[in-house]
Amino acid sequence: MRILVVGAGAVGGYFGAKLVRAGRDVDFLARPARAELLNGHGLDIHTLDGRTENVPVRAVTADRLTPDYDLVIVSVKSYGLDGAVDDLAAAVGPDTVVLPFLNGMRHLDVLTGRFGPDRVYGGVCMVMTRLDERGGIVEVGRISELVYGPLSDSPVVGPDRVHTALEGAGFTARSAEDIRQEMWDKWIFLASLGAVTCLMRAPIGRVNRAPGGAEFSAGMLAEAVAVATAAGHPPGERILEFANDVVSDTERDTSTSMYWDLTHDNPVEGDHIVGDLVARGRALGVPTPLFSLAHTHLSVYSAARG
Ligand SMILES: NC(=O)C1=CN([C@@H]2O[C@H](COP(=O)(O)OP(=O)(O)OC[C@H]3O[C@@H](n4cnc5c(N)ncnc54)[C@H](OP(=O)(O)O)[C@@H]3O)[C@@H](O)[C@H]2O)C=CC1
Ligand SMILES: CC(C)(CO)C(=O)C(=O)O
Repeated sequence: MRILVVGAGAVGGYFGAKLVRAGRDVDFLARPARAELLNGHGLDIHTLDGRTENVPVRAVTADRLTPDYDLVIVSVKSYGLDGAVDDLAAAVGPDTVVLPFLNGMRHLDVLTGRFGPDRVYGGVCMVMTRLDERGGIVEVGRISELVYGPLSDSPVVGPDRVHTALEGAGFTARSAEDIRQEMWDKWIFLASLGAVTCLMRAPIGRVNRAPGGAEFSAGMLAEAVAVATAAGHPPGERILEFANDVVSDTERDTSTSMYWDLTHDNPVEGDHIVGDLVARGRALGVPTPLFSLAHTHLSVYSAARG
């Protein structure tokens, strides 16, 4: 199976490098500066236990793409999605599966609108990685899991083939029965954790130790659960328990990639991860005052960056 990874950043670089090391046939779609670095130097992966692994990789630019990839993994930030979709379109043939691992949900509409529902899978990515200033990937947490599944009943390629392409590559790879539900499940905890930590500019433990912090975090999660439930995707008990544990934690310095970006003066995915939840809540008649506040905060930050 020929695999194209679109976006050799913290997520795409990390999982793409693992696939390369497992002997899969992988190209990375990169913009010219990144492509030059990747082809010349490879990808440096700095592991949690302090090792650096250099993985030789093959990068291509958009003008070199041909429509003969079996699987296109999309791992750009939401604000880069439209440009990435235009760039990757030349790689998509009649039997190509497009599999995104962005947080949130709205990117599914963009991708199915462009490539059709039978070609697009849904995906959930659980990992904690960051891009460093030299383009290396830094692992900052132990989890590494990809979950995926078709969005339509008649996908151009069945889930078994996609699973074969991704399994056994040094991370947990799981084919989901109902990928939309799994995406919502991740979204509610990720959006809550992201909104709380970004609004308070502190990791979750510090927020929850402050007066009123735990009530604030619980209120945020309750809003996300209410929107998911009204949208027809109520979280199951196991997910609720997990989300509660993460969002009510008082000990750990847990945060999200969006908090990392906010505190490192990078662009943030405020509209995609937080604003979209507010918009869906509004459309469904579910009030989300805490999420609205977080969205306004992220929007002010984004406007100030220009
Ligand atoms: N990091 C994490 O721990 C996690 C992130 N996520 C989600 O995964 C998604 C990706 O995040 P992350 O990997 O952190 O983001 P990064 O910013 O680290 O990586 C995105 C990469 O996409 C590249 N890119 C953007 N546009 C294009 C294009 N048109 N063609 C080729 N490459 C392009 C950028 O390259 P360039 O250098 O050219 O800008 C960059 O290398 C987000 O939705 C995020 O929320 C989910 C779970 C965990
Ligand atoms: C919460 C986490 C780390 C889970 O993968 C995540 O998705 C993010 O930080 O963006």
